[in-house]
Amino acid sequence: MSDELLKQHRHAIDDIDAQVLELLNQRAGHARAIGEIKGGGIIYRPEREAEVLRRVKERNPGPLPGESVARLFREIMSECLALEKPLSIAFLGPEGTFTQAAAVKHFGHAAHTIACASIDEAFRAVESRTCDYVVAPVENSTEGAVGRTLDLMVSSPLKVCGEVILRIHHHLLRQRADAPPPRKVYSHAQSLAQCHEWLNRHLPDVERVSVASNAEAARLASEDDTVAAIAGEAAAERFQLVRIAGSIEDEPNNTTRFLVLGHQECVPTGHDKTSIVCSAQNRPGAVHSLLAPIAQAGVSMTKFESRPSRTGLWEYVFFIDMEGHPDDSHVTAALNELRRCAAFVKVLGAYPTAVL
Ligand SMILES: C=C(O[C@@H]1C=C(C(=O)O)C=C[C@H]1O)C(=O)O
Repeated sequence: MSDELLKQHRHAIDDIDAQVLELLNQRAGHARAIGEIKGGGIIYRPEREAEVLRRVKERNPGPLPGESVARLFREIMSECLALEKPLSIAFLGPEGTFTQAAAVKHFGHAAHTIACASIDEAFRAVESRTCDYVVAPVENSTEGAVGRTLDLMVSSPLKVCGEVILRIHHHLLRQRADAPPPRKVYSHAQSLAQCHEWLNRHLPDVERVSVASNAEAARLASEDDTVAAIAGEAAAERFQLVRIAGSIEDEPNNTTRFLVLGHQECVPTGHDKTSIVCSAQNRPGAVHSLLAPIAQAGVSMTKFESRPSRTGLWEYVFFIDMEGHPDDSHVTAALNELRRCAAFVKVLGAYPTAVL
């Protein structure tokens, strides 16, 4: 009896799969037609993709969780877009870094991710149009701002067109499960710091060695069964390592935020953020004069970060993220007032808030 029932369900699944397949290809046909209408212009439309993902989550009747259907649609759109033209995404390499994982999370697996030797090189690859977009880390919940990305954005002509929020999980990885106790643990200095308490408890006498990236640590561990690496899932997969202990980070909500930059400006979606950099005139109350226009216009600020301006001693620039798009009247009002009060204002970009 249960065999009969199983058969019925499998038949039903086969029928549904045939329909899903047909519909997916119909969808892809429309995406390809849209590509022809775009006529070689800008293909990727972050605001449209955010709208599709948001709608899928809102309309999802279950039992699949909203996050899961959004992830599936992320991949469907990635493949549809690749029929128009595959995108190339520059990231801070080597292969297997969290930045690559962020790029794949945002663009899906059909995009080509291109490893660069530095964040500077990744920006240059897009500025010179060798790559279409760059994904760069901008802040980590435990380590704070990524200064190099902030500095590059001040002078780069690129515009922010998206954000990616990635939960960072670190794992203890070995070449094989039955390897002898490790003599050394390799990882990036930040990751060693983020797993400091776990290491004190579980591997107190093992030497900790910082290397250029977690992916490099994973590569070293893949070549030597006397050492371990701390790295994420992508690096583990890339170097076929065994996870000895999972999610060993001391801070359970360890999250990194990345920005996506390219040559285009996004139209508003109703769920947007605007990133700006500005500097205050050098007088008392100057910082207040930057914040007051934002508060007075009723705009919510989601980030305020200061950096030395690198042009004069003890002069600072301020990175501000606010909710809304410059086309929204309250954001227009805040920006106009800010331009009146500040010594310098640059809109780094307006983009849909991360959906995934
Ligand atoms: C199909 C389009 O091109 C791309 C693919 C999309 C999709 O598959 O839904 C959405 C936006 C674009 O990045 C479009 O612009 O609508």
